[in-house]
Amino acid sequence: MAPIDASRLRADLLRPAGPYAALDVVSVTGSTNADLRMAVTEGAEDRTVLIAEEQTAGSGRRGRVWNSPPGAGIYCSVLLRPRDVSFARLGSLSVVAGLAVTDVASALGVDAVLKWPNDVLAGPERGKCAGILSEAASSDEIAVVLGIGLNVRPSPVPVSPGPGGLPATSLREQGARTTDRTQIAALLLAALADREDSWRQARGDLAAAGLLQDYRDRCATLGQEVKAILADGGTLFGVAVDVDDAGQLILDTGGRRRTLYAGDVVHLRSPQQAS
Ligand SMILES: O=C(O)CCCC[C@@H]1SC[C@@H]2NC(=O)N[C@@H]21
Repeated sequence: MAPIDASRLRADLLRPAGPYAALDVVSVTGSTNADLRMAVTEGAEDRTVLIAEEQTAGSGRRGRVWNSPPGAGIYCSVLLRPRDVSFARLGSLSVVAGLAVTDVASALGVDAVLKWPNDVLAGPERGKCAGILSEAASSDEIAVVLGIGLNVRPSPVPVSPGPGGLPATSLREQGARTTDRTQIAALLLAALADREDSWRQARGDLAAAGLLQDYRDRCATLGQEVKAILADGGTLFGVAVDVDDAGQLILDTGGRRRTLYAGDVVHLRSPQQAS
């Protein structure tokens, strides 16, 4: 399979015509997120992109490992330094990235939905086809590394299922129009820049940015009875009733509303199925 073509991506996506300040493709690294977090201390610019052909220590949410074999996916991180957005609003960036990934899936003819906050599921079995890891990169200024792992081809090694037994899938298995990773990376970075620009102009408010309704429309968690695994390891059962303009999930836990800022959800069933 052809490697990701950095010069083609740079020609399309770098300033002055494109949205990004810098873009590199490396053949192998531990984790592109870790590399960009480190780059922040060296003064890396807003909208710096790092893509790897392979990661040897790809990290997922909640300390999980992100399987990153050579050539099977797009392992990509973007450093964002949105000066006018407050710390409190940064959580919604991962929702923005989730939307961008579903934009790409749809452009490739793959029907994808989101599991709150940002797992991208595709196919009749709703397998996980992409995951997003958003990490603060500085304690004293606004800097976030947004990492996206997108499965393009099936992994040559077995992948452990996600929370709730979620199987892995890939764009190829779901009939994507192309598996050319340069083309897919270009679509992904363009969609992300577009969505993130609206988010930034609205200072991180998803509703004001016109992103909240798109998210609600694509979020398969809404209306489901779920088990939520909280950031502290606790669990909560309820019906997912909405997502707010900061990307938080609103759960109805039997008459009482709880707002979840972070965590994992396992879809149990929809209330209609229960009756
Ligand atoms: O669903 C998850 O758990 C999030 C997975 C995020 C994986 C991506 S791959 C590129 C970037 N570098 C990493 O080490 N992780 C993210």
